[in-house]
Amino acid sequence: MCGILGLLLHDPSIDAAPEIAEGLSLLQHRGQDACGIVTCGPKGRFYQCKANGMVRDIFDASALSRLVGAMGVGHVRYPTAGSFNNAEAQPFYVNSPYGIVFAHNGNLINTASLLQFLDAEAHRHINTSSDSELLLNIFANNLQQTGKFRINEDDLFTAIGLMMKQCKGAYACVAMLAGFGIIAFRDPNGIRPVGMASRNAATGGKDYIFASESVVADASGFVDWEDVKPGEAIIITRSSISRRQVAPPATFAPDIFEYVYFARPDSVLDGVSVYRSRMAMGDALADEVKRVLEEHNLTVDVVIPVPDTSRVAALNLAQKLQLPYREGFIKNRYVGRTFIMPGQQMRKKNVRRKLNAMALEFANKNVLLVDDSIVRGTTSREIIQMAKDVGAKKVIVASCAPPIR
Ligand SMILES: O=P(O)(O)OC[C@H]1O[C@H](OP(=O)(O)OP(=O)(O)O)[C@H](O)[C@@H]1O
Ligand SMILES: NC(=O)CC[C@H](N)C(=O)O
Ligand SMILES: [Mg+2]
Repeated sequence: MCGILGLLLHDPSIDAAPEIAEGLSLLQHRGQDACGIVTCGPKGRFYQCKANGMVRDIFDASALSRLVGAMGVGHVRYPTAGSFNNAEAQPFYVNSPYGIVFAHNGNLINTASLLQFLDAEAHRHINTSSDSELLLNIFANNLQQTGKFRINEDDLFTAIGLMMKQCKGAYACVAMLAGFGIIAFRDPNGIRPVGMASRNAATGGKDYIFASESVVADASGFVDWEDVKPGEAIIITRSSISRRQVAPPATFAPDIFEYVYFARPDSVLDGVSVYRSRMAMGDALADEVKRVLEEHNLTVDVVIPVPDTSRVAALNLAQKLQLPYREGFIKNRYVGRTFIMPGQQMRKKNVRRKLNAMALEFANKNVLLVDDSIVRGTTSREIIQMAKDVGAKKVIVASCAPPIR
């Protein structure tokens, strides 16, 4: 899932870009394919840099020095719609009306009808196959309908509320209006996360941040983290904060996979610690493992996690079952997350590059491998073979995420 970020610094003489890049690197686990930053400088002019690649590769000192302005929006992308083309790297920009920059985390499900509407009725040109570009253009079209030379918060809330009626699916977004401010909103079901925090600026006044996960706020000294509510929009300008419930309450349906895998363990999403939720998953899995082992008359000598994400749950499981816990797979820290890599070949190759089995911890043992999830089965297939190759007597795999029926 992508990572989104918005920053507005109180002191207009400080550039926001270095801190946005820092924040994006803390969200890198949410998207490794592309990243981008757009800032807004004097006279409402936007400065943009986006490309395929990791944050540390795209945002070197020279790229950052060209991003002028005390407010901006950033994005790290894990493509879930459209293509891997760098034209679909975010944030997206439209010049009309007012100049809007937009970063989206989520997936729309009614893209065909939105595209038809934008083409046939709104006459807006869509240049990529990204659903995020559709969302932005629906928002822009709604704002255009005001016909005003200058808009205010009320107009923005109305446009976002209408957009929430038109667009179906998951969307947590951060937007920026040229010379105006930054905006965050979240779909009425709260499927994807986004929150807000503030800190006292050195020159008085406050700096504000929007981010997918609270870890970004923690790391840069922001406090009072709060989640944007499902169906809520928040607008922050240089002089005010306004917030409004723009869509009627719907069933709260946050994506469980954020807790299982996507989010960093040190983040707190919608008041629930990701770390603690993974501990609880380990506890629950321990009960199930105990039941299955008894049912099949099996014994386990050692619990081995599949790094990285499953380690928290695996440790709790081992403690609860009073079994030894060993880090039998060592992870190459320079290889990223395989599940969000593009293409099956690349994912398969990288599981082997990423994990190495220590024979000493596997040989002649009944091993219980614990993973947070089995999605395509790429990881489990490889690691079972790796465990066998180094002499495991029996390999049992347990996954925290139950089967989807
Ligand atoms: O069944 P699959 O399609 O292989 O997907 C599931 C696996 O992918 C993820 O790991 P990943 O390597 O992406 O990241 P991690 O290091 O955070 O565990 C997840 O933690 C599982 O291990
Ligand atoms: N992971 C995401 O949130 C992706 C956002 C958007 N659907 C894209 O593919 O760019
Ligand atoms: Mg994993």
